[in-house]
Amino acid sequence: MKDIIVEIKGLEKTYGKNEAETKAIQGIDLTIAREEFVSIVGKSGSGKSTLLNIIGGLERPTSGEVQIEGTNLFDMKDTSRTIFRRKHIGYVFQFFNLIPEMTVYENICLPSYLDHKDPDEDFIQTVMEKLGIYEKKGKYATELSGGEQQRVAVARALSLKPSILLADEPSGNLDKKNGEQLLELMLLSQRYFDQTILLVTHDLEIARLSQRMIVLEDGKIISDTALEGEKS
Ligand SMILES: Nc1ncnc2c1ncn2[C@@H]1O[C@H](COP(=O)(O)OP(=O)(O)OP(=O)(O)O)[C@@H](O)[C@H]1O
Repeated sequence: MKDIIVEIKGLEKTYGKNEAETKAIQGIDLTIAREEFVSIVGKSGSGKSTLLNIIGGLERPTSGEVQIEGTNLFDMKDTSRTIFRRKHIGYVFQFFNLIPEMTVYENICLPSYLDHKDPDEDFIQTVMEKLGIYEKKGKYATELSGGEQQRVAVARALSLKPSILLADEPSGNLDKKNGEQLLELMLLSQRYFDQTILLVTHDLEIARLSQRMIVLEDGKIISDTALEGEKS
C-alpha cells in the first residue's frame, strides 16, 4: 500500500442559505497517494476550485474531514493552518498573482519572507534553472511574458519545498504551446522534487497527461480513472 498524503472523508461545502443555497461539494471521499499526479476535471460550476481550495486550506468545508500528511487541516487554529499550509502545500493560481514591484527572485522568495525564514538560495537557484528562468532573476514580473510569469508562479509555489502542489487552471491564460510546456514543467517538478500534484483543468488533453483523472459533476465524483500518464 502506497503512502497516503491526502485523505478526504464525507466532504460537503454549501454556500449561502435558503434560496441562495449552493451545494458546491456533496459528499466527497478521496484518497491520494504520495507522488501521484492527479487531474480534476468537470464542467464549469462542478466544484473543482472549491475542492482544491478546501484541500489547500483556503476555504473551510461545511462538514467532513481533510487530512494532509496525517494532520487534520481544519482541527487547527487559523494561524497554525497558515503555517502548516506554507510548509506542506504550494499553490499555483490561474492569474499568477505575482507582485509587480518585486523582482522575479523576490517574488519566488516571498513565501520564505512571509514565514520569516531565509530563503534556501541553492534550492531556489536549482528550481529557477530547471524552470529556465534563472537569467530573469533580476527582472520585474511585468517585464516577463505570460509563460515566464507562470514559471515564476510555479517556482514561488515550490520555494518552500512543499510535498503537495495544487494548481487551479494554471494553463488557463496561456496558449497551447505554453500550456503544454507548463505541464511538462509540472511533471519535471513532480520527478525532481518528489511531489504530489493536484491539477484542476478544463482541458482534457492536459488532463490526459496526468496519472489519474477525477471527474466532478454537481459536487460529486462521477469517475476516477487511472491513466498511463507520462511518468513510468
Ligand atoms: N464564494 C462563493 N459563494 C457562493 N457560491 C459559490 C462561491 N464559490 C463557488 N460557488 C458556487 O459553487 C459551485 C462550484 O463552484 P466552483 O468554483 O468550485 O466550480 P468550478 O468547477 O471550479 O467552476 P469553473 O470551471 O467555472 O471555475 C458553483 O455553483 C459556484 O457558483
